[in-house]
Amino acid sequence: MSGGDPNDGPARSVERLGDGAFDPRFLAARASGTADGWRALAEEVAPHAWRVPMLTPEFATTLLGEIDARRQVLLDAGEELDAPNSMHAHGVALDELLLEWVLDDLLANAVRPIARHLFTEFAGADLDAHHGYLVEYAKDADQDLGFHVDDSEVTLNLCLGDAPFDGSELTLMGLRCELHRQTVVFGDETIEVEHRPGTAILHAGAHRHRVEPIRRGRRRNLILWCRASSRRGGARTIQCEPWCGMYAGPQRAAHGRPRSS
Ligand SMILES: O=C(O)CCC(=O)C(=O)O
Ligand SMILES: [Fe+2]
Repeated sequence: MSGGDPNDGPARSVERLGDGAFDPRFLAARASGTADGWRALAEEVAPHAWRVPMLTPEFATTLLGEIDARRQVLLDAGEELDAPNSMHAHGVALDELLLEWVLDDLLANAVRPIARHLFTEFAGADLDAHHGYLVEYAKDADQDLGFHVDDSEVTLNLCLGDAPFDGSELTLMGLRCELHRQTVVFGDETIEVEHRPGTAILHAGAHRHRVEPIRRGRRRNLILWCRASSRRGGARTIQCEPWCGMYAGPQRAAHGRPRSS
């Protein structure tokens, strides 16, 4: 790194994600270690998409402060920070801020304990890699986000809050396998989910989604694309999966539909 080192900044408020960072209901579900424990806490907003209280709002604010302070160290040193990916003009990748360990911690202690029970079709127990970044929606930041799928098996979309906001809902638009990404969105597949500070939406990366325009305030979320190396690399046959909304095979999922109807 040519200029500043974010580890040298004034902010050292986040040392590790101890139990105090998590919502007590989340800790209780995690202690249960069962699918039923998670299902009692999480709300199934769409097939393979769950909303779950995760962090205390206080810790969410602390984490935002840490991110801001580290980013400021780099900006003060004259460094230019790239947008976290091609979809976002604003926001920042957390590895640039040397906060990779926060993402490791979230994957191991927050995402995998749920995903091993609620995302079995998406290698939930095997999630072992990630790409994580902060997104920012406001009048002077990103306004919305277009229709896409994530390069992940499971995505953690964790609202850290900021100024009270209206709009900027996450709209889920149906699960699709790689063969059927661009197919029709059925009427009952469009599901708008509100973000709440401290609360996470966990969804299969194959869920098509977009973000509605922000109408007021500022929303900042931590996005963690969680991947399983067991599902990547090597020769793969791309085929339709039972969870795909276009699946027409014998074990069609409850939400799947025959291709011709
Ligand atoms: O901001 C959101 O709620 C979604 C962001 C998103 O879909 C992404 O970064 O892949
Ligand atoms: Fe996304």
